[in-house]
Amino acid sequence: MNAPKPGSTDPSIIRNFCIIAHIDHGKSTLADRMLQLTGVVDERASRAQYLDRMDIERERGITIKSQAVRMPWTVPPDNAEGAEPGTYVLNMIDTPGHVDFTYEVSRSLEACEAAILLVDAAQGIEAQTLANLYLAMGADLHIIPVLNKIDLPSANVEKYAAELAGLVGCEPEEVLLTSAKTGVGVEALLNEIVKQTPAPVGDADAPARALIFDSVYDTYRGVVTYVRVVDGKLSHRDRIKMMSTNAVHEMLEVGVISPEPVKAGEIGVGEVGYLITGVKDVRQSRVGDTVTSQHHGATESLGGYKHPNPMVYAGLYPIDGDDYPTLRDALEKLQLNDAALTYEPETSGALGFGFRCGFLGLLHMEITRDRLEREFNLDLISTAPNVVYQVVMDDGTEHEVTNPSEYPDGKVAEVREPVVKATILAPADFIGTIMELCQLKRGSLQGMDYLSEDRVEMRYTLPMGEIVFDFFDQLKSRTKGYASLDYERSGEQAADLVKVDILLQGEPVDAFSAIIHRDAAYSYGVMMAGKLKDLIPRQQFEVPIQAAIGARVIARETIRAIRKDVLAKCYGGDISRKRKLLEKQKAGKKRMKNIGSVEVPPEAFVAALSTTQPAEKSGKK
Ligand SMILES: Nc1nc2c(ncn2[C@@H]2O[C@H](COP(=O)(O)OP(=O)(O)OP(=O)(O)O)[C@@H](O)[C@H]2O)c(=O)[nH]1
Repeated sequence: MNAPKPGSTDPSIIRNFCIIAHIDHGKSTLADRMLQLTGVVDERASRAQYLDRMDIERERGITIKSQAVRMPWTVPPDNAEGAEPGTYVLNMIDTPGHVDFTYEVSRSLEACEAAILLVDAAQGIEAQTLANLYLAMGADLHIIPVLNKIDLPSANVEKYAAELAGLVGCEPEEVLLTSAKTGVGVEALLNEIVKQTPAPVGDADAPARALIFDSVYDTYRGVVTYVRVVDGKLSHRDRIKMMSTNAVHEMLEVGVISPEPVKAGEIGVGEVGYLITGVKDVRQSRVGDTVTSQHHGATESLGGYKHPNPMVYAGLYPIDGDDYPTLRDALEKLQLNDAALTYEPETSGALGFGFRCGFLGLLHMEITRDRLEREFNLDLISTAPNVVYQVVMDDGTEHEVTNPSEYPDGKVAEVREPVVKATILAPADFIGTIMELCQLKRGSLQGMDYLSEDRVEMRYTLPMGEIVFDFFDQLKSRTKGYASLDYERSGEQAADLVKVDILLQGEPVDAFSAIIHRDAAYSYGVMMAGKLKDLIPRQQFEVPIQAAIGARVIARETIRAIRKDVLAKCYGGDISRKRKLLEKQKAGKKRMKNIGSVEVPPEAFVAALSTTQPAEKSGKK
């Protein structure tokens, strides 16, 4: 196939598209199939899921980082789809499908003109199908509805084609049918993409403007920045400027990915490619920023740039204190590739030296922890995740609390917590149990619609702090796995929140403190005190475990002392001698109780904290 060259490609033959889908509906498989059909990778060389590069992505079967591939495609003269015959350049932009990475999804959508909305023919529309569709419609993309997995015996093409058509606003016959696994319908889909996707428009003579939709750190090449050129062209001779910071960088290489990097002299209007500059970490080349040339550069950026703010915080501590320097280096390395990850040193009386880390969400947190443990061979313990609270004091001062230990002392006037707008899709049979769960989690119902006669969409606002624990797991188990969830940040609300401390021997143990709704404080206290009672070995003296809100104790357990048999050696003997020995023992214990410190084995911390954490898979939505 004679592929048009980057830099001199006529925009009228370029088609930029992405695939959006609910998790596991087959996006990566379809992308692989397209790479094969367009000859970009041959069948032998193609390993499963070419685009998911990181091992964790492949293992968990999810897409974290987006990638873009340039594929030549020739529409034959006799195609049934009615597409104009000829050779085209298709740029497929792979978007991450998870709620934690919504911002990355929305930026990669903006690099496209069309989105393939892929739905599993055996499952139908799910929460992320909707969330992604709304994002794509918000970005003004043309939507191409596709039902995938039509080879499955359980596929219900007629039902779900109607559902999808109803959602997108087309006729059921216009919904394309594919099996990414067997390849059926994929050629026709490629022709349809050519036919339906609008060609990019831009001003070739204007100063260069390109949108950064991804930025990846590569050990050998430094930061590789993926861009979509909107106006002008970017050439390897340029010095480029990041418009949000005005920072200027040397351009070392420009090219396109097909599917390995191919150098090009330049890339022009509508093209999608990569830049390699002298930039050392991805924070200098941020997703959403506009790139222009230093000389005669554009004055107006493409707009919409947002700084990624962490939403969930947790402390990460090495189980072996000697690993602290390794953990610090590892976080520094990960940050090169993850502009959203933040960390700062933190010390805990209970856990020693560690870091307070900020994440975009729970999945982001799990992935980061996983990578730290796997790639850097670390054994870590993480404290329970929490969201960011605003605490307003009586005197009007305001504190941002990302860690229960920072919760200010003194009289609190108001505590505000972040809330999310959640969309839950489930079979109608489960409405009752979902409502019950949401109520338990302090949610308020905003609306409910039937997508078909047996499937409902429920919209709730929920406190984010309630979602980060085990909401998704509970939702899944209550609905036998049928419900799907998506949510987005939506402001703050005042709530009756308190800080619950767990005290051992009257001393608070920072790792177990939590900020929690007053109604749930008691059960949290009872649960933690009970758990610690089982986990902490008995000491020579009695150890009280208390849960307290400020000075008020709300729950208590006691670890009984080990009673040494001081009378063992006192055969027979008279009663007063025995009493004397027991009195002595009692006095000794009293002294110990005052001065003795409780030895909490690290395993007890690990066990107590790990069970307050969300289960492994909770990020998979
Ligand atoms: N039978 C059948 N299975 C398919 C088809 N397409 C994908 N699958 C399977 O569905 C599962 C999920 O596919 P993926 O391509 O990983 O899904 P995805 O949407 O990319 O998932 P994320 O990357 O996590 O968003 C895999 O086990 C695929 O083999 C299909 O057309 N037919």
